[in-house]
Amino acid sequence: MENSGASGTSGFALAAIAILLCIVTYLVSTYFTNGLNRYPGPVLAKFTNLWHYYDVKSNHHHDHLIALHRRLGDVVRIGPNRLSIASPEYVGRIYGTQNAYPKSEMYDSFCLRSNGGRAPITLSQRDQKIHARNKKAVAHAFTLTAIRDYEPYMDEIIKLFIKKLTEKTEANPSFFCDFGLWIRFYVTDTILYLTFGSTFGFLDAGKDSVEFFDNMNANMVKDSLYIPMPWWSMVTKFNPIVALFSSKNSFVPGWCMTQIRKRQQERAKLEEATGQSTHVKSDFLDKFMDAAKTSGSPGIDYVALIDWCLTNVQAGSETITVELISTLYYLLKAPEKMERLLEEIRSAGLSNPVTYREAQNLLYLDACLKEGLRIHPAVGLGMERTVTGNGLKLPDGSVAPRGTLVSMNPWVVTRQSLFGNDPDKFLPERWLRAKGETEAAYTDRINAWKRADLTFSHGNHSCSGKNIATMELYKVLPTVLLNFDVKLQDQDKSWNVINRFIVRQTGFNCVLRQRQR
Ligand code: HEM
Repeated sequence: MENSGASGTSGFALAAIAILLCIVTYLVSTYFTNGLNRYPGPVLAKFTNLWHYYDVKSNHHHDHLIALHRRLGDVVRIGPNRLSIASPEYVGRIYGTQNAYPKSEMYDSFCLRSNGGRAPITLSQRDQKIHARNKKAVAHAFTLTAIRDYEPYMDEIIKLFIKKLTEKTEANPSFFCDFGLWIRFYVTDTILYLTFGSTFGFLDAGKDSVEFFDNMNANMVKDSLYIPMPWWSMVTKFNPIVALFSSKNSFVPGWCMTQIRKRQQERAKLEEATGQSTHVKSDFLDKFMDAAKTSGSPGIDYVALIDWCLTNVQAGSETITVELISTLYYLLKAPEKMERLLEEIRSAGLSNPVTYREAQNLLYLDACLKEGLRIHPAVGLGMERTVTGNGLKLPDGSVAPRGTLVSMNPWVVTRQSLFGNDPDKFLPERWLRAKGETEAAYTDRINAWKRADLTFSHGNHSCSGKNIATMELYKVLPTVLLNFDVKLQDQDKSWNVINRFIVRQTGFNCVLRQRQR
């Protein structure tokens, strides 16, 4: 009996030692992954991706990363196999069009559920060839020429926005509201209208009766937590067993599919009546359908159509909202800059709504919007890529080997000294030609900033909607300011910021009064 007790105890001790050894071996090998132990970073991040996970969960990853880079330098280790890079000259090397690195698995959670597995969308497509093929097929829908087709649609929604706010200010001359929410209604109605020719009627109703935003935000909050540990999404989101018990895809993809089916029927009817394929509207959906039809590529099918439409909605709603709110917020916090902008707008003899052509001539507006985008980029997590080839030579001369995950965070890059003095301050003037600066020096400076700018990403995976977003911001901001005197409800209070991939703001409470024109 005694003997069996002793052997039981020693067996237990041996098992404990074996487990301990495994853990120590795992931690040591993790620490030395790809030789990244030479780079500084938070201690926990050297051993596990849990540091990244909890930092994303904190909602303020962008602030923490800016502070880490300022303390530790251009290269910071943020996970066992992850490096964050701050130097603007690396933008072209990591994201550029020539030999750019492929996307990492961090985007996997943005895939659609399909046949018990996952189907990548443009944003999450890691296969560079498929990505290039699908993006090229619809590139014509996003060109500067194409966006002219969308301006009349945009005007319709801007007019509705102004009409609804006018009604509110007529009922209550000092209309107090969560202006962020109204901006969200306006921007989302716009992108839905441009894409499908129909909306959820957020502006008309003055509320979100279909819980669209709750749905989008809940998904964003959930999906952002998969980013540090993408394998977890295979266990809990794309696992075929889990798929059996949860709805196929969330509400927004379902709505997109209904719109596509409706349009297919409308086009089929028209085709039958006229004997030729006819456009129903000049919106994105018609352009996307043409692309799917004429591409002649077997991979471009119904799933690609859903991808294009859905990406428009997901990538083109919260992003523009965030940038419009941030520019307005910073202007409201700096009354002398707002006054300078108002002066420019008042003296320009603008149409109502302001046309894109008119807006492009407003130099200070241009400077304010560029600064709004710089100081508060919509995307607040590092856009991760996998190093290929012979590795990536880093500023200190060392090489991050093939397989290392490298990322640059737009917030970190745009707060570098490259962007002039006081990069943390909202200074639209930095975008104007300085006193004594030659035209050539000014052009060089702005071109260097453009090369370093990651607000719309860079290279093969850069934002398809940049032209559309730019047109919308340049039109709507002066139109709102022409029609309303906007003030913060409390000049000394700050908004709340939540970074779950997109850096959203809440608590943008304002008082609106009609302007006499
Ligand atoms: C101010 C507004 C916007 C900002 C700041 C913005 C920013 C970005 C960024 C940073 C990316 C790259 C994300 C990543 O790789 O992690 C991206 C991708 C994308 N955006 Fe935008 N976006 C904006 C508006 C729009 C609009 C209005 C549309 C559509 C009409 C759009 C469509 C897309 C698409 C399709 C992609 C995927 C591109 C690819 O992977 O090849 N975006 N955007």
